[in-house]
Amino acid sequence: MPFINERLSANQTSIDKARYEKPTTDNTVARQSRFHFKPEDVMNALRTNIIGQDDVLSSVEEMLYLVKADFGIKHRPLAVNLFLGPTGVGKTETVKIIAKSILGSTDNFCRIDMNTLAQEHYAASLTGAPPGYVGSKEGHSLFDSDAIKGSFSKPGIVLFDELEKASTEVIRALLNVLDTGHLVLSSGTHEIDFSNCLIFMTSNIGVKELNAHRAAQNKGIKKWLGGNTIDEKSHLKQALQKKFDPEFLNRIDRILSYDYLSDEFLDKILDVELEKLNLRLKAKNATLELDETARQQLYTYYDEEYGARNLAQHIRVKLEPLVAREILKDDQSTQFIIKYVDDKFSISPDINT
Ligand SMILES: Nc1ncnc2c1ncn2[C@@H]1O[C@H](COP(=O)(O)OP(=O)(O)OP(=O)(O)O)[C@@H](O)[C@H]1O
Repeated sequence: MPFINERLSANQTSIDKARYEKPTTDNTVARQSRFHFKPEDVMNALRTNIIGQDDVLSSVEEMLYLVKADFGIKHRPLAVNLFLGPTGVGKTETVKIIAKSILGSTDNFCRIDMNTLAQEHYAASLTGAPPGYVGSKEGHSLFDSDAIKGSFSKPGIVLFDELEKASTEVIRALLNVLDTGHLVLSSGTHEIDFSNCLIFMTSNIGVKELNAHRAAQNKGIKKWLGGNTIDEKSHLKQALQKKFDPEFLNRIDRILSYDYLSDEFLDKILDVELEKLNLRLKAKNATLELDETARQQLYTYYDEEYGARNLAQHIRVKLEPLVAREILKDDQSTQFIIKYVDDKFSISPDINT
């Protein structure tokens, strides 16, 4: 059917047209979404892999349904989200899982590190180096316009990391993106379209003070921020309001605070990490289990200040080398178990399976 084909191969202009074409009285047609992803599937993947962040995930779910329904304001990005909170609690992982569920790969999005963008020559490309001057073209290498633009049936995804590191000029340029859905690089020759894009931003703003507060609490020091308790989420929002103008913050649809991952979630997080490793081992026809001694030992490495990241790192550094040696041995074992005995991890074929 030429009509459908035309639409599928459409560029941004026709994306706009399709979003705002003449109303039809046929509800089945009018309410059919151009987006192919299913919010339920994305949420399944998120709820399986992101542990201990239920409130955040509920807001992400609302966003996904809104985007799927596709009646947003023309020329604005499809959604603008800011994720706040400590390191290693799932902010970036959430974006990766959304990218995997909607676009097929955890890498299918444009990631911009605000720290890098703060370097003068990159910032210049955004904020005003005149054409021909050093810096006027650098931004091209940072922005992946195809990943940002998406396609007729799939949104683009962009992640601005470490928002607090962005300069005032970069924030001004970003504000314009949130308003108009477009970014014209200062070379004047290159325009990036964000109007079909899910924008995510992350920030650790205010977290340093929270960590200090928690450390003080653990040591029984009660004099911090005037008392023993602190509403962590309000503290993060206050830190954000101190740093950024309301003009910028008011253009963000959702500001979501991630919680510290407390001990109660360790078991589930370990299962998620093990599942990821087993998925990679599948290609080698091998599976791995941990017995209770190994699990308990891994928990001792956990430090709330660094979130789940150090658990994942210990698996990589301490357990994966053991598995590597086993699968390189010339034997036919496919199932392995790791234990922690006499102050060290050891691996053996799992004879119980
Ligand atoms: N809530 C969680 N549930 C399950 N795994 C998690 C969770 N949070 C983090 N992880 C694990 O820790 C790793 C690091 O997390 P992530 O990259 O999301 O950190 P982050 O919150 O973005 O931190 P930063 O602010 O330092 O960028 C993830 O790849 C994942 O393996």
